[in-house]
Amino acid sequence: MYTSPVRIQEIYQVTRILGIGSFGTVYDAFNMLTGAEVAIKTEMPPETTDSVAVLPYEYAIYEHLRENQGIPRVHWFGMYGGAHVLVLDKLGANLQQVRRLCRGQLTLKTILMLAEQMLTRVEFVHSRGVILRDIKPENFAMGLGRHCNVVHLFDFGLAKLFVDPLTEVHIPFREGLVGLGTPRYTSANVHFGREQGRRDDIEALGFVLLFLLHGKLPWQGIYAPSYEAKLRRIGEMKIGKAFDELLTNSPPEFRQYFDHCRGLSFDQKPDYVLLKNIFRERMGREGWLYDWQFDWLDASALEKGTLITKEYKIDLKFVEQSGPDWYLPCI
Ligand SMILES: Nc1ncnc2c1ncn2[C@@H]1O[C@H](COP(=O)(O)OP(=O)(O)OP(=O)(O)O)[C@@H](O)[C@H]1O
Repeated sequence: MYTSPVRIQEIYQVTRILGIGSFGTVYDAFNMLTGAEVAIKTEMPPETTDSVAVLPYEYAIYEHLRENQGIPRVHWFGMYGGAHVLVLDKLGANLQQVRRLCRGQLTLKTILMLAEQMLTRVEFVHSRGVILRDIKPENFAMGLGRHCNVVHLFDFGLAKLFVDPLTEVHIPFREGLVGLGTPRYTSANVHFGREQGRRDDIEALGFVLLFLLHGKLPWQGIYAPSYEAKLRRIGEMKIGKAFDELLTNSPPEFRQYFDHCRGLSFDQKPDYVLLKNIFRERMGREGWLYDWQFDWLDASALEKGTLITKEYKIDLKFVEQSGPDWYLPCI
């Protein structure tokens, strides 16, 4: 069924759906006064659904993390048409999409450049007393326009304060918890019901980088009789032979990276500089520069043929409706 585009707060003109998340719909829109492109995340209030409202919480996290490069800015938050609405900077393709665009193959140089920026983002979020608990390629996206070389971190629906802002005391270690996050990338601790800390975000980031490098992780597509059994099995693989083989088949820097993650105690701060230096040294040895020329920005890579994901396909219906001379400059 066709639903006509709507306007929010009379200023934001919605143009299409960008994505449907677990808590609501995200729309593509622009500010009619400034032309600024925005993404509008909506969520119905809890009285109309069974779930607890997450968007006001996510908004609070965005405010807590505001004014930092690589975190989308909030343009507006409030209620509109009975729904919670969060208006954010619009981002470009996420890392899962750019990976597909490059036919699933990213060079080590691109992975190392991504690692630098991704570690910086996670370090910043941690410096504000927040852990993410949902590190995955879909939650990192490239910026648009002059920010197209900047990796952004977004979607803070599962983020949590790990220190009390008043007392600065770290949350206590607990066990027997239901694991949160995406099982493909979460740290092994999550599979064994352990409370997450900074070390678990860092470990998950390591799995994301290995996924981007290899295009697959060993625990993808395994069989287990139940969901719980599968989670346990993946956890065992993440600390067992499968993990060791994964590191053996990866650049040696990843073993150093995981040695650091796995050596951290629950409330210990990761050594972000040490982690970045592991990757920087490899860049240096290879003679590669941090020029932010990622694989998908390199025109020669396009010769291999790209796989544009559906979000980037133009609906021909609109092009045809525009008439044959829609692209001609006005004379
Ligand atoms: N600022 C943004 N710019 C561009 N696209 C966005 C933006 N925010 C969200 N999206 C798109 O909307 C989708 C869903 O958004 P988001 O991940 O924030 O919602 P969610 O309900 O938390 O989803 P999930 O359950 O997948 O984690 C994303 O995959 C992305 O494609």
